[in-house]
Amino acid sequence: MESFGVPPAPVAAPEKRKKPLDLKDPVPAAAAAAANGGGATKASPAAKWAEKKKLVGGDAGYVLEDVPHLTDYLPQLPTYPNPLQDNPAYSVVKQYFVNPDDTVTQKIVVHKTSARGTHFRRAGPRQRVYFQPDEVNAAIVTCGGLCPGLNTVIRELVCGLYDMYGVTSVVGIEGGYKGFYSKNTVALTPRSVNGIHKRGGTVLGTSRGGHDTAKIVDCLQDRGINQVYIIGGDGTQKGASVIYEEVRRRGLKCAVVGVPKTIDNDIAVIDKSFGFDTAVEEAQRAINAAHVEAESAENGIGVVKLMGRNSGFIAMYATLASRDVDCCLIPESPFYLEGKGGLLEFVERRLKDNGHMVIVVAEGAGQDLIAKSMNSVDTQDASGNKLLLDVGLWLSQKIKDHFKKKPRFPITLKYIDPTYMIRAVSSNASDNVYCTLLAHSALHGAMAGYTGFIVAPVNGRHAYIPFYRITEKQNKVVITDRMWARVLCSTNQPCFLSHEDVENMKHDDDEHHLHNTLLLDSPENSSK
Ligand SMILES: Nc1ncnc2c1ncn2[C@@H]1O[C@H](COP(=O)(O)OP(=O)(O)O)[C@@H](O)[C@H]1O
Ligand SMILES: O=P(O)(O)OC[C@H]1O[C@](O)(COP(=O)(O)O)[C@@H](O)[C@@H]1O
Ligand SMILES: [Mg+2]
Repeated sequence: MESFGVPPAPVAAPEKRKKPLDLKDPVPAAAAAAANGGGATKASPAAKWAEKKKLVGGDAGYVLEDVPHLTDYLPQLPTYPNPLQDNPAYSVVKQYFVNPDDTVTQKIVVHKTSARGTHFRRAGPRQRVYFQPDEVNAAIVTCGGLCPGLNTVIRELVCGLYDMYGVTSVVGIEGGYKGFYSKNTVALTPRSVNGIHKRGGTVLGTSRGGHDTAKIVDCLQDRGINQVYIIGGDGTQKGASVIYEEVRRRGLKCAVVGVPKTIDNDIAVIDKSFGFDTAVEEAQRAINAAHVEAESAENGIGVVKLMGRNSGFIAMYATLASRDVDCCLIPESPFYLEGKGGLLEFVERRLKDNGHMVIVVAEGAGQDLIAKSMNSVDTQDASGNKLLLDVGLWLSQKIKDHFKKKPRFPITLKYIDPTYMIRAVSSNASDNVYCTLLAHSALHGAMAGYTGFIVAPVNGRHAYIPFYRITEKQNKVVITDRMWARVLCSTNQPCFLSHEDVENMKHDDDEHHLHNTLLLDSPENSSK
């Protein structure tokens, strides 16, 4: 493996390779710290964090939150013309390469007086690359839970590297992070991956736990891997971030690239994660079944539990798409069962009015209520994620118990748990296209020497986003936004909040908004 043994340069060093035409100098760390919450001292985590940022300021509050480049710590790296310019498929493309100054804005709704705010580097092929085709040894790994589209991303990374850049050495790491140090690699060629996009799961296998940074980077070094594509969710990208730090500390020429995966759509900043659309579509089948069962019985109730550990996006979108749902419960919106305005009162009323009803519940909803009533012990999976109690079963039992006390009000309740069925399927057409673009954006970035980033669309344009931006917080449904109001409108369910709760939430959101404004972020991305 090529290692120049160059000691790491200060992270906030200005980009030596080229200077964007119309951008001012990097924002000093102190200013970044102020933007990061105001008044942070040097020793605070916010200041440390700010020092790591590669910020470039411009006019009218423009900030580019740039991603690292191999030349930040290996300044002497040679560059080469991009082989894409000789690719017949691209010969009719008007503009082959992305303009080096192109950036993607995070804030899309603006006013006359708005600051221009945070921007990310636009993804896409660059005029110069930092790898020769025969020099590349790429590795691909999938980590965390399954998600429709994993195989498509793998396929398109392999085919893109071969077909667009003439790379001929791509390996797969089997079984997630632990596969780096406990298994042999598997060779991936366009032939071996042809057709895998039609299958659910991941041909490479996946796992939770087992992240050992030193062992993983030893493996990269020993095997001479100089591009690593890490496909996974928030946990995986936290792991990818520390792999990048270690690669950089060791001065290795190895691009570390994250492709965000999460069926829960809980990754911040990005428009949407791949596989989410497929999961929502698949969830419709369960909701339809629940509706048919409920409609066909006297006081029929269908309860459907959908994935969503901390974020209720699948439940929210599946509810809006279906229109057959009478009540949608998500982790972000607390609810209660008994008494006036409670869920049981609502169920009774809806049954009296309509004769049947469908409840969609995200798996992370109501966990505090269940814990209170069950004396549960906190347990975690191998990655440290909290193991949830089964809200679907608990809720079904609570409803049954309630109506048992009312013999003149017989109900029929069917509980449907399609949990793994919505994520074990292959990706639908639009997710397949999305996965292809993600893979291409990822490999263009690596070939161009960028590292320490994830790739994803922001307001419809693919961008390179530094790891810290997506690992610092999760994307959640904001229940004070209009999207959740649309759900409440479509179901006519109670919002379960007192006037005081609503005021407090609005206040919290104002503070959140203020914080984001200081960060030059836009809160409107939070509940996409
Ligand atoms: N904070 C962390 N630092 C390093 N590795 C992590 C961290 N959190 C999770 N991981 C690793 O990332 C992988 C996937 O994490 P997990 O939370 O299971 O799924 P996901 O990436 O889908 O969120 C696991 O192998 C786990 O060990
Ligand atoms: O049973 P598993 O494999 O741990 O997966 C269950 C969890 O995976 C998820 O689908 C998503 O988790 P990740 O995105 O972290 O992989 C959760 O909604 C769900 O709780
Ligand atoms: Mg996760």
